[in-house]
Amino acid sequence: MTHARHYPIVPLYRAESVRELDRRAIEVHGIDGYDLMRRAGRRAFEILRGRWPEARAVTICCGGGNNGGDGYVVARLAKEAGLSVQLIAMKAPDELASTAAQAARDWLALGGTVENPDERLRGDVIVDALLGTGLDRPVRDDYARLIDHINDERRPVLAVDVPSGLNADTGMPQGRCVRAEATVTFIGRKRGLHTGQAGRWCGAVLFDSLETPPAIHEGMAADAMLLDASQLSGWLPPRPADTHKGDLGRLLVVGGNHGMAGAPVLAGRAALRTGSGLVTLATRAQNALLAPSIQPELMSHGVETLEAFEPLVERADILALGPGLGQDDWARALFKRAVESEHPIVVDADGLNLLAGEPTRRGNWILTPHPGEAARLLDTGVAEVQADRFAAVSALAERFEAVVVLKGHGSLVAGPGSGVAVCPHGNPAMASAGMGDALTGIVASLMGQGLGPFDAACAGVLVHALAGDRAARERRQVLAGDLIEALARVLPT
Ligand SMILES: NC(=O)C1=CN([C@@H]2O[C@H](COP(=O)(O)OP(=O)(O)OC[C@H]3O[C@@H](n4cnc5c(N)ncnc54)[C@H](O)[C@@H]3O)[C@@H](O)[C@H]2O)[C@@H](O)CC1
Ligand SMILES: [K+]
Repeated sequence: MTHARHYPIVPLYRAESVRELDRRAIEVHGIDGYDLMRRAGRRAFEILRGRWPEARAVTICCGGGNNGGDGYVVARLAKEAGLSVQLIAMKAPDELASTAAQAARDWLALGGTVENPDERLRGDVIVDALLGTGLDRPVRDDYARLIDHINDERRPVLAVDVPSGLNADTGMPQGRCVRAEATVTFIGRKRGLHTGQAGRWCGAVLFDSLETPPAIHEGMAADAMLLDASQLSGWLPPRPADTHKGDLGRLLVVGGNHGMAGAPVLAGRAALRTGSGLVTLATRAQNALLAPSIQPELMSHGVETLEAFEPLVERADILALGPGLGQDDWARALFKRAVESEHPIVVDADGLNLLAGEPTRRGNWILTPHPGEAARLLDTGVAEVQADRFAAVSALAERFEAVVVLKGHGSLVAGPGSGVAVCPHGNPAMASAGMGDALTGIVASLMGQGLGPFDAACAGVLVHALAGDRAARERRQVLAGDLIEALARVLPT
């Protein structure tokens, strides 16, 4: 990956790449395949015991491949530990292939039995070992019936490697998907477990390398990387003692059409709290008094004409374009002038809608669409965007020569030709108005403080999500203002 040089990378892979990691562990480093499977089963069993210590009976659903093999190992360990074990098998043990067949033989040798998928599920906890990284088509009907059955039980489910039916590359179910409370994934982190719908199906995602040597990752191109709070101090180093407010980027927030006065104020406040020294709003004349009355540190100008706008653009170092901008002639004129400037720009909200109407390649800018805006920018539907968010964010980056933040659960960041960064933080309490405005202000502030567009977008998304998580500890619903207050607690001092 380019760009990711200041911090340790947590790589995310496609299923195909993880299969290559498995192969290296086995063929290059001489780890026996069944040994690896036993490690996987043992780890899954340890997690089951740790998470549901009171469970006395477990149901283990085993598919016809090696994911099922992991399930047979869990079954053996559970039986040895004195639990009552029900094992449901999609394929007869004597029809299984090599490694899984071995695991099944060890289960049978212990006196274990195998039941059909139409049996009633009796466990207090269900282990889903039906399908893993080998899923390569929509879930077959017989598997789908069992998956429905598992989900209908509403008992806790531990998914082995991947919730069965989830496409490990995209995070979308292939027809059906097991809804797990926790997923333990092995050897390499799969990128599809971290974005879009994945959270709904995976529950908590735990990772275990199964003690494979780090060398298996050498020279493997990661398909994406996970953002981590430990990266923040690398992006936001301590300030020199002689820092002047003008060194932190003069930010101009452009927006706030009739009826949308608050949006640029939120962006401006978020930018101040993220460390901008000078933030000015260019807004409708009748809204110009609002910002300083809420946040006196903000400057605000009514700009009804381009003549009034021009000097503000000239004095700025960076622009945040779009919060509450609207799409009328006034908005269009400001948008056009801003995009023609030389400054770095963050474009959000109606700025993106205007851009969709007049696609422009520019460079030195960041676009922050939610899936609906992304769909308009790509001339497609929201479902298509969400079906493969990784592909969508990269396509946007190419089309607009931009760094793009695709918002939503597991926000993604990509630049032209770069890998994709995935944000594992954030929460549903953040589904509220103004959140995008806060993100715009944060990201613009970071660009103003000297971060390049990709780093600013990654750091901004991370800071925004961490602040949202912090604010959600005390509330069911997080308002943008709550998140902005929480910024002080997540930013490195
Ligand atoms: N030695 C290894 O490579 C290791 C593999 N491990 C486990 O093995 C899994 C991968 O095993 P496999 O490659 O055998 O693949 P899976 O076990 O994930 O699935 C393959 C099986 O499912 C069938 N299948 C694929 N798509 C289907 C669909 N849509 N509907 C119904 N059936 C479908 C295939 O025909 C095949 O029988 C990993 O996810 C992991 O759980 C772990 O045991 C660690 C070691
Ligand atoms: K599974």
